[in-house]
Amino acid sequence: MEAKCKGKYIPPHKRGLIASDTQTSKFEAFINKKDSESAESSWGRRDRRNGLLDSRILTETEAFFSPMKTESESFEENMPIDISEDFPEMTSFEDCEVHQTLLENIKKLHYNKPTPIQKYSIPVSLQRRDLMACAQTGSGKTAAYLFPIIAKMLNDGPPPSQNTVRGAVPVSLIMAPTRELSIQIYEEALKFTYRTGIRVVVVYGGADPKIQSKELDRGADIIVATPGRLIDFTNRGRITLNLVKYLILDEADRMLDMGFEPQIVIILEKMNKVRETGMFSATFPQSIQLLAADLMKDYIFLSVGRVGSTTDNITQKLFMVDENEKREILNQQIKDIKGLILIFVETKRSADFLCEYLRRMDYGCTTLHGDRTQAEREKALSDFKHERYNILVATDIAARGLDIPNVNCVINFDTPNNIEDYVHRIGRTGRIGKKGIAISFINEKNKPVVKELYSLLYECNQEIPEWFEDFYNSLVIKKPKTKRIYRNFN
Ligand SMILES: Nc1ncnc2c1ncn2[C@@H]1O[C@H](COP(=O)(O)OP(=O)(O)OP(=O)(O)O)[C@@H](O)[C@H]1O
Repeated sequence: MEAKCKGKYIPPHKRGLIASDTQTSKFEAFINKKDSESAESSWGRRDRRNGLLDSRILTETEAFFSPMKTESESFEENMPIDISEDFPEMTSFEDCEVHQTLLENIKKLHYNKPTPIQKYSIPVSLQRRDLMACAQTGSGKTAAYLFPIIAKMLNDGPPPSQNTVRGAVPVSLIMAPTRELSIQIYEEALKFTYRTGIRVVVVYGGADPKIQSKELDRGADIIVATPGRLIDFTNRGRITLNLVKYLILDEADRMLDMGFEPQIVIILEKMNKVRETGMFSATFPQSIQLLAADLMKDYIFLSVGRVGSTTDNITQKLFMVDENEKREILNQQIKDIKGLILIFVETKRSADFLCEYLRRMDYGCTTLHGDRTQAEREKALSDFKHERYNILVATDIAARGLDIPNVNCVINFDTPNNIEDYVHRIGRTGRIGKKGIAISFINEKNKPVVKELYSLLYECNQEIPEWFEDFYNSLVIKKPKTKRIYRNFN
């Protein structure tokens, strides 16, 4: 078979050494044997499905495909890449010779070429290696894991029928920290699996478990889930995890931090040890990388850009604002901003108060936070996405992963004291090559984040206001030790 890989990436630490061809040939070895089958793969021809693709899902999915062309031409191409082993770079989706239906879906998505993270991570995953991948917000990490998982499932065909097992027996499991992100990943997965016969189901808290249970009964090959609801369903025997071959932790550093880690451990115990694991995030603190490494075998580490950094497409502005001046300054700042504005606050109560205030000032505004019902949360997000309101005031539940086109500005009304949260929050704008603005209100309360924020601004070539430079210096320049004066008390 003729090699389809156009180039071979050599990581910086291995440049100058003679490169071996083994990885390239391994990549070539991933050849789809069933590429003559078009719309319905063997996944669509299983028991109970009678070879018919689910017309309800097809219609639902068609509505998700956007008629708009994405701005794939404007990706930052020359990002520094760090990869722990040589792997061939993929220059186009067609390089992979995957199932024709998957390539057709990529076309329907208007993905003309892979983004940098996709170029490097897809070949690694197609070679069935575990992967810890870090790339900036809005750089296409979702497709970076969905594409190879679905390619491999189409290549392998469905597992033997599990008539003896009650409930759903998925082959792939994708976990995410918030309900809204799980829904978004589910909708993406529907597009990637369109007309393949692979069934995707999403389970998350706050929604009626009976409806989700009914969906599971119809079969679930890929499950997208938040951890709590997934554990409920596995405890009730509605989902069996021992056939999971492909596991993804999206926002992996969040999934493995103290809040979620105990639940992830419970879930992993229910799974077969022989599986491929992928972990993806824009931030990956080193302590969490160590924890993540324990859950993978012989994994590849890949980073596009510096781990935890942000894109230069976001203009980051800081304002020194006392607590009692915040509303006034906010009002001044948002007056002239066109497009959608996402405002982050610390607490659910302050989200409601601020939204009320903005409504009084005649802005179209809604809120997204944990005290709202799931139906209200989903409506708020949909109203914002469809520009029925152009301001969304949210807590950190909207900080990670949400891909909302046209968010022109993110405002940290209450700036977080954790640099990872800052990176994810501002990453709701400036996605996939678009420009965005991030405004952060800073005061004495933000001392804990000043040093890391300063480094981030510096590295992303952002303007650093003089007062922030002084703030930073006051924290890093050690005060001279006061000279001890020994008095003679005699
Ligand atoms: N190859 C591509 N060509 C064009 N658009 C793409 C491509 N890959 C992904 N996209 C689009 O880019 C946008 C951002 O992708 P995605 O949400 O996966 O980013 P992400 O890296 O996961 O971000 P975050 O870190 O915030 O979760 C989406 O709208 C997606 O459809």
